[in-house]
Amino acid sequence: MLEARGLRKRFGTVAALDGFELSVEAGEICGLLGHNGAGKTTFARICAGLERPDAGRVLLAGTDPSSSPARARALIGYAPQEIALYPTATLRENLRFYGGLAGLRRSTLRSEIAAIAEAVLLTDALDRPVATLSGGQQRRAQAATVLLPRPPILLLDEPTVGADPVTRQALLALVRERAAQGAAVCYTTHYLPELEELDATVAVAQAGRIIARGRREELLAGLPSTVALEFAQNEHADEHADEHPDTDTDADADGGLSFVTGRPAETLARVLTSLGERVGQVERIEIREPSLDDLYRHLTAANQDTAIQDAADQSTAKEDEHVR
Ligand SMILES: Nc1ncnc2c1ncn2[C@@H]1O[C@H](COP(=O)(O)OP(=O)(O)OP(=O)(O)O)[C@@H](O)[C@H]1O
Repeated sequence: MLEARGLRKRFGTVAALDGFELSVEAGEICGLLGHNGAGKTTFARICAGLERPDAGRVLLAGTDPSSSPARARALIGYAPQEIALYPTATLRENLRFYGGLAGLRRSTLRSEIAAIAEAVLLTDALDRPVATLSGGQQRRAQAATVLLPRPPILLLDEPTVGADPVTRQALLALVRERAAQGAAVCYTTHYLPELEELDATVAVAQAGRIIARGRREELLAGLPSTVALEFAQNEHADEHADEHPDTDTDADADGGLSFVTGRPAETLARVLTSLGERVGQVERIEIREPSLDDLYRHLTAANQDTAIQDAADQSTAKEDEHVR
């Protein structure tokens, strides 16, 4: 439904996109992760027809937004980070305006506006000027304008920033519902637990390209677990860490001792055996499965060297350009 192939985009000497590839199927929620500056917004803006790529192309259900912007606009709902609503108009007026632009019929507009306002918990705010809504309410209002016409492709850039837990849940439920109805959703977030709640697949962007893509469980499968012990006294943790110099061990300042291991059951058995009678010094034992946070840290650290090399190459290219 949404397909990006070989996208490249430069701003001066900065390569915002550098061979960016991503496909999102109908009914799929793809969580797009990446450090600040990884190229996520540039990708979204190209999909929404707000930027043109220097190379490569995007297809939205077969339509290229660079060559058919009007057709592409009808296929995509893009909620950027910055609020794009009329501040002096009421939320209802904003929804009417955006619904009308998207071609919603007057007969259905009224009921659709009521339904979307209820879904984002803003029914009571419908007749207030948008400028009087809180920051979190404005973000939800913006999401409502994008979701109102039910576009088959949704690009949502951190829509839950500033939302309290209840409204966050309401927004996530709405996104899940739209995907269940067949929308392809690309969902940018820095808050990884949301991707579990959305049952999203994952794409990790770094330095203008996708460095990992797949289902969460596939991506997590290759990562080690952590066997974590909590000792009542620091020195016991340190002493025990010294007994395992060959393992990936970390003792913290609060009596915590962790072992990063691909075989957690074996590691735990070995640690308990070596503790022997001193096991009474341990207050808590836990085996932690790898999380999306671990995956993200692992991938971005592994690609750090490449990114540093790329930055060095860009800087050399800039110097060469200068010399010429
Ligand atoms: N209009 C522009 N002019 C100059 N540089 C730009 C422009 N737009 C983006 N960039 C640069 O391109 C790179 C990618 O930016 P982009 O906004 O796509 O990243 P991002 O992944 O969305 O970051 P964030 O998580 O902070 O939103 C950054 O180095 C940014 O400074």
